Amino acid sequence: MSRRTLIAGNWKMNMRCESAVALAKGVVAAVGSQPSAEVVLCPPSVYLSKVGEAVAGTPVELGAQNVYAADDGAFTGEVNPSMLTDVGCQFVILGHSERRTLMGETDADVSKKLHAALAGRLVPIVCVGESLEQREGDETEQVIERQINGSLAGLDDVRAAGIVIAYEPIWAIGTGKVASPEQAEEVHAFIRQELSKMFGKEVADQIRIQYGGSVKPGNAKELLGQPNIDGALVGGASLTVEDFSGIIAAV
Ligand SMILES: O=C(CO)COP(=O)(O)O
Repeated sequence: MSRRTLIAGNWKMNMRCESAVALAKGVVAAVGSQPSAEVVLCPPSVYLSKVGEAVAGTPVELGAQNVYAADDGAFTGEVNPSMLTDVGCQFVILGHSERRTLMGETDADVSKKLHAALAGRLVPIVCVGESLEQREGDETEQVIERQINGSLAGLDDVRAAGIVIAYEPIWAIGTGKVASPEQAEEVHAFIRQELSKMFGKEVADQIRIQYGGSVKPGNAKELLGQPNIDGALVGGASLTVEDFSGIIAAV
């Protein structure tokens, strides 16, 4: 089963209009017309339109960092799937640990967003991952199992094949402490086993599982070389053309 490597840049709450467009153009130029991987940029929502214009007609794709699960209406401050596709998004990150911890997003919220995203023809990137305390308490598999089951509740096999999972151990996010390739692969294999239980092996084998947490040009090759690591969700190192294209070049 060959799964195309997916490298996504999660810019989080960084950049301004001019620097966002410059970064997007720089990535477009660096990856060229036949990138070694599928490449997605996820800028803050206010810059989606501008970055979308910068990548239009190129192999670089656009993703959002969050979405609200409702049709148009009285939801002050929110953005729905139809608005995201309207500005050119193909992907949306869901349930990032920063949203789970800082904004109190639950697995049930993520599941609602997942169904709304799929109905709106967006590819969801569903984030899961344990805290340091949970890892040290030997609860990693339990936590991941709960997040996978809760976040993907009600998903059918056909739609499941098209989603993306991102394994992001919280202790490795923005800390410079990357999971070793073996540590990451162990959890990725466990996630695929869980997906297999839910959707069958054939579907589970099609689902891409990205790793996220201090991915840099220097550690990307080893991580991406693991059998169940199908890409990277990159934070800090996606903010410069040099680092981000260095990670893509490692594919
Ligand atoms: O949270 C992340 C991507 O979503 C990872 O962030 P860093 O690459 O900065 O550790």
